[in-house]
Amino acid sequence: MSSTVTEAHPNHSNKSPLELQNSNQSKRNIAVMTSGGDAPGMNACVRAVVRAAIYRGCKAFAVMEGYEGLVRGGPEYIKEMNWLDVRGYLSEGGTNIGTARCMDFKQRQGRLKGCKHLIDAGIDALIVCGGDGSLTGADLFRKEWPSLIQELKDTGVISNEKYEKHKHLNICGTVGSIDNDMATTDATIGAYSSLDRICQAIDYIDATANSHSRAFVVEVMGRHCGWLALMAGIATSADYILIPEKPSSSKGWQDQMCQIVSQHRSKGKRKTIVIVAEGAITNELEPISSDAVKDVLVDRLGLDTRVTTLGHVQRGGTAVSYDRILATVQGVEAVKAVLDSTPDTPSPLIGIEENKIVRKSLVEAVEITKSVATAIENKDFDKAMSLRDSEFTEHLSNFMAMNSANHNEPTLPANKRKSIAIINIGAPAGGMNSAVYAMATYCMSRGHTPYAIHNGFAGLSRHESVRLIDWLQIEGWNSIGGSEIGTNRSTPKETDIGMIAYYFEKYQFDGLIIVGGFEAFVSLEQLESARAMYPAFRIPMVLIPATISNNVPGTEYSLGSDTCLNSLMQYCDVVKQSASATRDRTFVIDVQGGNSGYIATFAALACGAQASYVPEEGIPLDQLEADINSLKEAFAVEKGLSKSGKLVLKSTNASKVLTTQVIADIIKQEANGQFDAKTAIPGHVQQGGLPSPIDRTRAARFSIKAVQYIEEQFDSIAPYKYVIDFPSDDKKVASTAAVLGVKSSHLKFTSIRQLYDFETELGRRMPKKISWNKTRDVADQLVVSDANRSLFSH
Ligand SMILES: Nc1ncnc2c1ncn2[C@@H]1O[C@H](COP(=O)(O)OP(=O)(O)OP(=O)(O)O)[C@@H](O)[C@H]1O
Ligand SMILES: O=P(O)(O)OC[C@H]1O[C@](O)(CO)[C@@H](O)[C@@H]1O
Ligand SMILES: [Mg+2]
Repeated sequence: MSSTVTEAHPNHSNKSPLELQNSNQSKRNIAVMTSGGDAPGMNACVRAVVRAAIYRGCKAFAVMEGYEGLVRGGPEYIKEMNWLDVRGYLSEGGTNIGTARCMDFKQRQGRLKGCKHLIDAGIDALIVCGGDGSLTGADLFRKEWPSLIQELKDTGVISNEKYEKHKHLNICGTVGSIDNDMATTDATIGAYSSLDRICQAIDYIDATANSHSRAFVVEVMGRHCGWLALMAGIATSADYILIPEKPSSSKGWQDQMCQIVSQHRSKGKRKTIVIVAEGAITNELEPISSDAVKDVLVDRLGLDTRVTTLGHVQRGGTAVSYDRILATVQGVEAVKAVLDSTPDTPSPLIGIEENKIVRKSLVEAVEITKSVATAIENKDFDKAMSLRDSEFTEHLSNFMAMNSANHNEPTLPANKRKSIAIINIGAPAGGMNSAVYAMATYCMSRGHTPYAIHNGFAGLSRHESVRLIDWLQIEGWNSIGGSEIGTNRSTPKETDIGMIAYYFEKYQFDGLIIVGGFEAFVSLEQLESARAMYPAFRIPMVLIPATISNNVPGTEYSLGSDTCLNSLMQYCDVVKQSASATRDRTFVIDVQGGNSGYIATFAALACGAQASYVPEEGIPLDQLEADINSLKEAFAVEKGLSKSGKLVLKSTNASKVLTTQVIADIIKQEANGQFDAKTAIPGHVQQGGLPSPIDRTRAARFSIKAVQYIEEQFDSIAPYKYVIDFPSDDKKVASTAAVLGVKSSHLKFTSIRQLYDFETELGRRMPKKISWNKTRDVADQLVVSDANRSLFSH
């Protein structure tokens, strides 16, 4: 637990939890419901809403079985939930409070019953976690509420008093669906878990396809949306995808697919993967079935072809860390949003833009989502595409560029084509190989020549380790962990910067992409400040942050940290299961991350750890004492109930004195036989095996942006290539060496000079400002000590 529990909510910022409980504003009855197809992470959302509501002095309820529960009503379907009712929810798939596709709710009569049942249960606010359909229903319910409640009053079903009390329905949407088809949010709860299942399945299929030199048609879910198919296509470098947003004529898709697949085969590729979205259609709105795709591959190309329909496997299993965290912070934000709402506030939808949780208008989100469907029905596919978020369009054009690499005529004229090098620096991080793959294929599609510098700057200066990237050689790299071109921590100055400049000159590099962590950051600064001495470095240079520590200045996200979080989370789930089985054990888990507490903080949130200790805060003794007391209280209250195992996460660098072992020993001694404490050290398991789909797809997006940046910036520095007085202080020139980062809700390039000189704590290898400290407060709210918990429970 962090030492302070601060309220992020503006209206509550000065109130203690007890004051919150006593304030009128907080005395609300908040209900949560899951609806539509289940999605991994829905349970995390329910847990967060229930606990955040109780934490703020409200009563929490669950509407069981989606809208069906509203229509049926009564305490069996609208149930009060206590703190412990949602214990263990984080790591469970599906939705424990049930979901349904309820036809009655589509009728006014059904909604009228729902209105009455909510009033009977005294519910003031309803938080719906569901897909586009569920939120359309929620929006309609909100719009109709005045007339529904009026009818209940006029027909004498409810009293005047109840009418006055419930005149306004306070409703909030969080988007839970594997389809990722809701407008105004980048991600829906469950979509990345589903993508994870799909990518795993395709990675398995790859092996058998390659063995038999076969083609596979893989059908993925997504009734009206191609997001899963598109992202899986990028993450697994599929040969072709069919999605509803970009249809062509039935002849058009067949010709295009056959042309691309036969090109790939002629270049030596042994396997073919075609991904078909369940909702794939032609531009005449005719469905395209996976069997039809298979027939084309067999009849026209003579390929030995199999169909795999992934089906409900895609909705199965535990949520990935991203979904657990997204669902948790959105659940907490939804409770804040309903507490903020007045009758005049438009109903909010809690979304995410890049890395930032945002409140959007529910009405608007529903309207835009509906207009996508209408545009498709009207065959206005350009409009449908323009209404999907801009990232969708960007991913699609990236996929098409990477996919057509090496066989279509390059898109740039010969005089604009460049030689671009890529290098991996630092410890391995998930997504490094995907970055090389995307950079190289995108370069090929543009007409650039991609080079890989193997084994970092040490490899270059000692062994001239420059290799042209060959298309066939990088096939399949998306699905491999580590770094295929090799990576190490040596910076240019630590090796031989003069030799490095010599080789840059020899190969006439026009641009450089560095993929790595803090050493990569330092390396970029060294190359930039050596430009005055070495003209070879007077080229655009970009750093793509990639480190599990997520400590690179200029970005809130580094590649590899998602892969790391998933590995650590899986490890913690297993350890927690063991701790829970013995009923009386706490594990202190040692977490990597250098001087950054990012991984420890977010893993604690994803696993429901009782406490996390991070280098930014150290381990104050009073905090340790409070946490041990909290553990004692928890074990005393739970008296060996199931799921009573506890986790404490400790960043290796949180304290030199209080090591992981020492903390476990202290806890054990203080527990005085009441419970046990042991250590667990995941070590380099945290670098992850297979890169996560998030890291694969972000790597592709970042790398393509980096190549585009080199194209754009080249002319800003080219005139100075061989001048004697290099204008080192010219900001425009300096900014041609930059870090590509996620900042708030945008992707941004920031000059290395600015970052290195003003935004970095060099000694600690950390940015001066960290973006995620508020997240620690969220974690604290959801695992408050039992003493506090009994204050808040009802
Ligand atoms: N237009 C509508 N009016 C009223 N209720 C609706 C409407 N659309 C959907 N609902 C309600 O929401 C439920 C779930 O909708 P739907 O089956 O479309 O799933 P979803 O929420 O889009 O989730 P997913 O697509 O991920 O399965 C419906 O069964 C129905 O009860
Ligand atoms: O589980 P059901 O009701 O068959 O629904 C399947 C549908 O649900 C989703 O998984 C989510 O909407 C769709 O992609 C799929 O078409
Ligand atoms: Mg839907």
